[in-house]
Amino acid sequence: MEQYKGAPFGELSPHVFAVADASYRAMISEGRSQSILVSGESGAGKTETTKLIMQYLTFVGGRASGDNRTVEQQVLESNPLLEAFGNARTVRNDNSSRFGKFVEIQFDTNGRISGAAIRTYLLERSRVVQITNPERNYHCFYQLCASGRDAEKYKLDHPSHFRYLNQSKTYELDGVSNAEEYIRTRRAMDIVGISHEDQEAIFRTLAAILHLGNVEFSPGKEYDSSVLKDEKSSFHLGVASNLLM
Ligand SMILES: Nc1ncnc2c1ncn2[C@@H]1O[C@H](COP(=O)(O)OP(=O)(O)OP(=O)(O)O)[C@@H](O)[C@H]1O
Repeated sequence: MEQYKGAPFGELSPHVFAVADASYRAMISEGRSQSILVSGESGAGKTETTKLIMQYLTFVGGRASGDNRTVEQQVLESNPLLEAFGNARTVRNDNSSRFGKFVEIQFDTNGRISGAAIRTYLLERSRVVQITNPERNYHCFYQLCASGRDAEKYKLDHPSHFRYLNQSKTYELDGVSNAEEYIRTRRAMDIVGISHEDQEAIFRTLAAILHLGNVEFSPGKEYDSSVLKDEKSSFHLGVASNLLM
């Protein structure tokens, strides 16, 4: 990053840092907002490229280490958080973003980061209830199932016991520990300022979704009526209703 800082565009080998640096310089010299559009097919590298751009901008626009770097940390930690809830394994990419995002980083007149905002678009919601082998549901579900005491608290266990996860037999990702990723997601939530109470509410809702997925119905005695299929279904419905209360 140091190498690309202030280097004339085109002088060094092509790199996303050069694009980020050029737009940062243009913002400073012209005093106008700049946009970088990252596009490409699935697996092309948009997510990783965006992270590199954000790293570069927090490098050139961040405060000296030792100062309060909260905003920069929040900008960088927003990535693992969004990925936990919006990324999933697909046939093309183990960490495919299933939503679009607009990241805005604001700078003060000295070129220092003063704030940030992220807007997300069009999450692929159908994935929550339907997946096909070898794809996966959103990472957050597998992370929660591997969370040890938290999983026990929400009456969760291995993903193979939940309909919304066992439609595909892929539960693990190469080189990724679901348990460690859960800790990383919780840390990111702390850093971006989500209270523990809200975090608890979010994970309770995720657990309730998994339990609801295991509720099955069968035809009742009355015309057009239905009843819970078995004990297992009434257990999961009971747990889901408790979690959502
Ligand atoms: N700069 C890079 N260096 C090394 N590997 C990379 C780089 N960019 C992408 N990759 C590899 O390609 C994979 C897919 O990249 P990424 O998730 O960024 O794609 P994407 O375009 O965002 O895909 P999608 O549209 O599915 O979200 C990454 O998991 C990583 O393995």
